[in-house]
Amino acid sequence: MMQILRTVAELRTRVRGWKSDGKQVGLVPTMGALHEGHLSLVRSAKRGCDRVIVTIFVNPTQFNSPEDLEKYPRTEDVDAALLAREGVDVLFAPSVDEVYPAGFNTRVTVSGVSDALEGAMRPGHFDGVATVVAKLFGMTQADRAYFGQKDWQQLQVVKRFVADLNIPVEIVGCETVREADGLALSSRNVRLDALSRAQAPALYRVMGRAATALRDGGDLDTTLAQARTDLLQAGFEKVEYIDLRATSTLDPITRLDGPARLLAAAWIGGVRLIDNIPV
Ligand SMILES: Nc1ncnc2c1ncn2[C@@H]1O[C@H](COP(=O)(O)OP(=O)(O)OP(=O)(O)O)[C@@H](O)[C@H]1O
Ligand SMILES: CC(C)(CO)[C@@H](O)C(=O)[O-]
Ligand code: BAL
Repeated sequence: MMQILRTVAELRTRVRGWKSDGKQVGLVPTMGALHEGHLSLVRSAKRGCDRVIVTIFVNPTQFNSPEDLEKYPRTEDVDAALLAREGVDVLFAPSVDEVYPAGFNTRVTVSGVSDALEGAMRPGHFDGVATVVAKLFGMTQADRAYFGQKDWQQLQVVKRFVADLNIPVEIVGCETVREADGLALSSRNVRLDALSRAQAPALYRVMGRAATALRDGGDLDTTLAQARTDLLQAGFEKVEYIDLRATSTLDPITRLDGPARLLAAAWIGGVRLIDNIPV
């Protein structure tokens, strides 16, 4: 039976029991509004660990737009039913006050890998993510934590501070789950109207085309400029970035001479979508 816990004290008691029995604990951090992408992380955690904790916490400190925070979908009852069916042991869904009690005054800032792309477009976002994820590691004492590659930069930020702070948790990055037409599953997809939903798969398609062109020796600037044009023609209103970066550090690269990642963020129908693929 899955337990729903709201306080750190309850969670600690539960985890202490597991640890004294030598159980390996897996953590899947989420903001809820669960879809098959999240459930794929849960299934990986179930395969890799004896006990699985899923957290649902819409973390206010990582939202740089109050409107985005307010509109973020919240579907806890449905989420809880899905997680129970997957055999999750604990759903931890704390309040904002439980996570950030009076007097809370610490921030985890990861330099370098946080600076560009999402970090540049959403100031403060990765401080919020790194701080809350570090707290979730402390709260759950997880042995392994599962993150989606859809949020590639977030995955690299988490790996960086875990290494830098010697946090004893293994970070597992899981493949991006996509709709049949290529659109990466995301909680924000529910905000797409019918036309935008039909046009949105162009993001993945255009990125795939750009990756092929780069692999074939195409000029970087020309290829990225073409991809921007293609996205605007496909119905996107705005391309915030489409860029080729070093896989782990996300440092800029000027020519393709090893593994790299193509990452993009673009707006369609008033919804901001992100995606990334290996090159
Ligand atoms: N399509 C997907 N495939 C694999 N993992 C995913 C996918 N979408 C989200 N995740 C992962 O699920 C975890 C929780 O993400 P989150 O709750 O923010 O969902 P989301 O769908 O990314 O929502 P949004 O992008 O709208 O904030 C993150 O590690 C994220 O990378
Ligand atoms: C990792 C996370 C749960 C931290 O709030 C969030 O950034 C997310 O859902 O990807
Ligand atoms: N999925 C990353 C969390 C966010 O967009 O705030």
